[in-house]
Amino acid sequence: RILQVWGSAAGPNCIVLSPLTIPGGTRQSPINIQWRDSVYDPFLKPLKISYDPTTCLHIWNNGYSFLVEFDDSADRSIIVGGPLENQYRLKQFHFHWGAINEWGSEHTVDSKFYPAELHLVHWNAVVYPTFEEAVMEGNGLAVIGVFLKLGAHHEGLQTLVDALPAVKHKDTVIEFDVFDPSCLIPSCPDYWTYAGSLTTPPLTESVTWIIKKKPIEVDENQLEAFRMLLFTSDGEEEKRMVDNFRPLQPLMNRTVRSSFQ
Ligand SMILES: NS(=O)(=O)c1ccc(NC(=O)CN2C(=O)C=CC2=O)cc1
Ligand SMILES: [Zn+2]
Repeated sequence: RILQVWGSAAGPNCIVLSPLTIPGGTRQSPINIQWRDSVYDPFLKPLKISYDPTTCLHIWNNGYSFLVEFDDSADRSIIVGGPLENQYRLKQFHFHWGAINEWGSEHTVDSKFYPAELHLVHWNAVVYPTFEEAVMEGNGLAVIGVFLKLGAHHEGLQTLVDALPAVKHKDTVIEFDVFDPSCLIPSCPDYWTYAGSLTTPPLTESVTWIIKKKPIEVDENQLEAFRMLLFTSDGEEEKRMVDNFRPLQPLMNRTVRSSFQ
């Protein structure tokens, strides 16, 4: 519901300083990435991604988005390098999208929205004992953001799309036991990175964002499949799950670094 308010408030032409920015927040997400203001950092390493597809557990409609959750009880699906000082474990991935193709992403590039955005959520299990503790710490989380643009059919995404009707309603879950999310990440190594926050409650300022420069292409039917999900539980008046993105937040005293010139 909260996200619906955000989403409806955050039309394409209005930057809403959401009252839901945590008071005193200095590193809130999402933000607009102004390409020409980003600073090339030659010391940024390539991001190393190694996921074990058998760590995939299930797909869950949590009433905000649909999440694909992973077994993070060991270092089997991890990322390391890039701007990160430790390796981080994959916990879940999810998406944000619009009611129409004109908007839907959380981050924008030069004020351009994409129709959807993928977030792969990782936590610093080297330093923190649990995900819940990492969520509260400045270097606790690392989220890879990948933009989705309208284009060719995405084979890898389709296996996920085929399972969505089974999680149409809030609080429904379906077993999903083999999936390699690296098929959703562009091979181009270029990314932007900045210090930010979760974009849904608890909005904690614990995320190192790694936003891939290149989008992946998905087709109209695949975006429409996202839009047939519901915010509402079975038996409630149906509310389509669309516009589940947070309004842009002020950059404040932050620099966005790029891994490319
Ligand atoms: N949109 S985002 O910034 O990537 C964003 C990322 C993550 C969360 N929250 C969580 O992961 C909460 N959570 C737990 O604590 C355990 C499973 C789970 O989903 C909220 C927002
Ligand atoms: Zn997200």
